[in-house]
Amino acid sequence: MRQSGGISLGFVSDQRVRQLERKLRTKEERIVVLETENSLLHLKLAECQGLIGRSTDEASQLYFVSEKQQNLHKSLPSLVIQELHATIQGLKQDLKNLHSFALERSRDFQHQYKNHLYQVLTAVQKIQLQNEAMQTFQTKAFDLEQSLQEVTERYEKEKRKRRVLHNSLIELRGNIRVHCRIRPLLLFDATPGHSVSHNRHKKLSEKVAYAADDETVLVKCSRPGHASINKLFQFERVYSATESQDAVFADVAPLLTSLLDGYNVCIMAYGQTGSGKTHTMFGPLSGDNFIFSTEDGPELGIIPRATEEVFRLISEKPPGSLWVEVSVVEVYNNEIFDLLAKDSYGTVFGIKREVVTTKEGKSDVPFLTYETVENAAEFLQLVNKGLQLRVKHPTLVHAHSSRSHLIVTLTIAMTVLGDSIGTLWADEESSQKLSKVLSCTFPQQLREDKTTFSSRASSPAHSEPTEKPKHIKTKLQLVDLAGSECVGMSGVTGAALRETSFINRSLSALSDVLGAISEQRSHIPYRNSKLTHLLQDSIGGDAKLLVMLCVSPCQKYLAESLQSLGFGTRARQVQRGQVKKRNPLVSSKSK
Ligand SMILES: Nc1ncnc2c1ncn2[C@@H]1O[C@H](COP(=O)(O)OP(=O)(O)OP(=O)(O)O)[C@@H](O)[C@H]1O
Repeated sequence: MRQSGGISLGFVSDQRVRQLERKLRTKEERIVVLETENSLLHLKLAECQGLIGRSTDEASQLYFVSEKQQNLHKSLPSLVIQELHATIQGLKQDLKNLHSFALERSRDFQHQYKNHLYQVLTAVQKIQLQNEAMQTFQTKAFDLEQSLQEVTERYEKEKRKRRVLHNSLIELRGNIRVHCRIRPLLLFDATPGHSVSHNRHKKLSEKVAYAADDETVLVKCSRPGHASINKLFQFERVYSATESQDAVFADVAPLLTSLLDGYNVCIMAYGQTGSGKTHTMFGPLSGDNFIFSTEDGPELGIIPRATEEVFRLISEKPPGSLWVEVSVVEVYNNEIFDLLAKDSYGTVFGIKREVVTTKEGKSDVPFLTYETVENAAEFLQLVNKGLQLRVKHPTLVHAHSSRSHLIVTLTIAMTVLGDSIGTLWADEESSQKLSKVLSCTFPQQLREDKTTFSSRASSPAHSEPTEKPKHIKTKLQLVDLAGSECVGMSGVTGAALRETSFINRSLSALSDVLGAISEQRSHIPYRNSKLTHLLQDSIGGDAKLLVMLCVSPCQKYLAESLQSLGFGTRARQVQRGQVKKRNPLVSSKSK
């Protein structure tokens, strides 16, 4: 029993130990929790202590500031307060003024704003009106553009018709036209001759030739002991001494249109020494070599102006379809000299050439130098070279008398393939004319081996490789004839007398040719002189010839002037003869 009592006592005390141990662990855990809380509370306490310290600082600072303010308030004198008060009052007044000023400004602004608004509205209305007007104008402009297009088309049509009419008109007027230019009295007209009395000299310098009107020359012919008689000469156009180079060229220019239409054209100046032939054809010559300058502008004569015009007309054609060649020859003592021939050093010198008649009855100068030129300046440069070689001698009439006939030839050449003529010449008549020219134009002159021809021939797109290109040429011959003076007047002797004799013979051959054409003789004596032989293609047939008679106005040259006017009148007969005999059914062009 004692044993069982001992066992149960041990058991109870074990339980009690375990209970106590559990309690102990619980207490220990509680202690840890409390210690943690305790340390947190310590932290909070430290924080609160910091806050209290800072608050105490701030409170003492505030106290210090408040004390300072109280001291300041106490120390502020009442005078300052009054001043401040007055300033505040002043500021209040300023503010009031500012306010009323601002109100006034605002009213002004409103007023101006209204004005501007009104102006803007008016402007807008105007713009609206202008817009409406603009629209009307635009409609009108559109209508006008359309009308312009129609007019342009009509103009092109009329232009083509005009070309046809132009050539018909020139034909009706005659293929030979004569214009007469009376030059002004010049200083050398008043130079006394040998053994001439003062009175006689005065009489000799008197003006006797006048342009009575645009078509009439009046010459007062007086002989000692006889009453003076007035002689009248009629020409297609007469220029008075005051008429400009411009006016002269204006009547020449239409002929150049014919040139581009496939007609040969010749313009020649005829008249005695000093009557103004060179002046009319070239313009005033200057320098030791008597060349002319293109800078002379309004004073330029027919040759430079015609060249410019031809190149202008060419520029209207398809590019590359035409090209121009120049040759310059002089006929001196009935010999032909090539003034563009060059020696082996390239120096230009005159070389003698011959004129021949081809199988087709055309004139040709074998081996004559032709230079291809691209523009008027190049052309005129070559003409100037030729001029420098031209034979000149002083005569009693004037110091630089030309003793030879100078012939500048501008040849327009083209290579065409059959139907392509129509692309160059829009009107049928010109195309037909060219087709006709094709069949008979200067075959000898077509130097087919000449590089300029073969290299520059244009090849139209539609050309057949088998189609043989054909060469066409038309020529413009510009002729400054030598003076047609009487031997006694020019006062020449010896070699110069021989020259004068040759000049007069060739001029009379020219007159004979014109006479034979007017009488429609079967034989025209072209070959009686080198001059007429050379000009054969430009005188007669359907070629257009313009003779520019140059006349001195004074008594001294009366005989020569009458002789020139007589030549001109005979030349006009050619046309009259043709007109009379014209048969409307037979083409006047056929020779
Ligand atoms: N219409 C004109 N206005 C002003 N001067 C002119 C006129 N015509 C001719 N002259 C002047 O008269 C002079 C002689 O003219 P030009 O040399 O043209 O005569 P020409 O007929 O060619 O003579 P030639 O046959 O002897 O060569 C030149 O000094 C020229 O400038």
